[in-house]
Amino acid sequence: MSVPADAPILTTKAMREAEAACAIQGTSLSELMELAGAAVADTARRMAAGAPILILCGPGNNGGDGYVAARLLAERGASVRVAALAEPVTDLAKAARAGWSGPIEPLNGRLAPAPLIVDALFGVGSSRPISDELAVILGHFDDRRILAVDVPSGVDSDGGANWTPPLSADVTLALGALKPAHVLLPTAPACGRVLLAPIGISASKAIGTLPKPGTAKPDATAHKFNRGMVLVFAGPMRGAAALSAAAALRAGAGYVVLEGSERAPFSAIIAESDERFGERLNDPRVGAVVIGPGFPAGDELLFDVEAALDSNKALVLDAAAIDAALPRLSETPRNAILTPHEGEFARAFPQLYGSKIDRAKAAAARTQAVVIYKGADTIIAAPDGRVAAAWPGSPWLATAGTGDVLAGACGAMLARGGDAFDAAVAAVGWHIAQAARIGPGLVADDLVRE
Ligand SMILES: NC(=O)C1=CN([C@@H]2O[C@H](COP(=O)(O)OP(=O)(O)OC[C@H]3O[C@@H](n4cnc5c(N)ncnc54)[C@H](OP(=O)(O)O)[C@@H]3O)[C@@H](O)[C@H]2O)[C@H](O)CC1
Ligand SMILES: [K+]
Repeated sequence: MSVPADAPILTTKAMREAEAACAIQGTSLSELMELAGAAVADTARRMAAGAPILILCGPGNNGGDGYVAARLLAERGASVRVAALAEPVTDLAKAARAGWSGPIEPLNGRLAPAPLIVDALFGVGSSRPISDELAVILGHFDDRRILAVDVPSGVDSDGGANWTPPLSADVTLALGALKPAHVLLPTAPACGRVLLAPIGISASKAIGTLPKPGTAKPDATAHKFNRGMVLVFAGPMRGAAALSAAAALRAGAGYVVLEGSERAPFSAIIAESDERFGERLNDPRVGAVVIGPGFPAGDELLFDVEAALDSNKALVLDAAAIDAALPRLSETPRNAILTPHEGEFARAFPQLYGSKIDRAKAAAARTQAVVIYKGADTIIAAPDGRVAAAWPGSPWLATAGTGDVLAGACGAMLARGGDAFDAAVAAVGWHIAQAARIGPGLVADDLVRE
């Protein structure tokens, strides 16, 4: 499973607007369909490697892309058959259907499969889950190689409804832009390897996939304080904050202080057990404060979160610190990153609806902070509407302590100065890259060890 890096993600509404803008600029919808069909044909040819191809066409424009691809494949001498669920209903699909001169088989339980199945039944126009009857028919093909056109049929491309598609794709060819369903659970795994066919659509990258993680080398004039000083505040569970502190150092902070703990995980980290938190918050060199890891909810946490908020430092708020800060967060815009996992998010933002992207955006707007809504399909959202989707993260990160590591990495990226969204994106990218490097058997400590 993979998605292209730094690729735009558009909802159905945004996609329709981008298509309309294309038309105004002189590219007609039928030209777009021709480009889409050509991209499908190219990908199918590569996947089939000479073996026969069966294209399943639906009644809308997704089916239209299928008919165009069939025509182009036949013109290039490929062995291709077409089966249709219903007659085309759009003008574009009717025209594409008319361009296919071969036979059209009915899509029923007697349809013979082929080594490669192209799923062009429904795209962004899916309006309901696939019927049980059609799901049974499609189930006969699930041992074949599957190429899904735009999205696997039967997903809600905006990612709001949890419909599961009957056919999981090996490859999904996203047309014009990726869609939320490609990067959100439960549908993302069914998309397999997602490829993007730009087809000349100019798509905004306000919502996009993670960029390739860079190796930001310190510049030649770097010294430990201008690389970023991070203050990690340790609660009663010292191990969690120790992981955050170690991660901050590994992720590139120049100087890390672990406050409220007697033992530092590395000798390079200053551990101060004598409750100098208030004093440290006044240190102008501190670029970011991490609070929450290893801290159960309670008066002590509330007191420390208040002090951190009063300091106006850039903040990383994790776990119970999110709830503690919530009432004051939107008061003054600040550089802050919140790192809730599913349960913490639901507790902090119970009244939000829509896809995970919609909910993360709404939480960021409400708190005026960057929200890293963690999970296998992590979403990073900024108050100004920017969103980065981190699918596929690493399954090895689903283990205790990795959230503490991420909070520390956020601290390191934030302490350098600059934009909290960019810092959060860099931290999530770093976290996933570390996990990929380690792989099987990962424990959180490995992420901060060499
Ligand atoms: N992105 C682009 O620039 C381009 C995209 N193209 C392709 O067009 C599709 C979107 O096409 P659209 O016609 O809007 O919709 P679909 O083809 O996805 O599906 C709509 C029809 O399917 C019926 N439908 C929907 N869900 C079901 C279902 N579960 N069971 C049965 N039938 C279903 C729907 O019927 P309604 O009753 O809901 O009206 C419609 O008949 C996009 O994904 C791209 O593949 C073009 O190539 C142009 C460029
Ligand atoms: K499809």
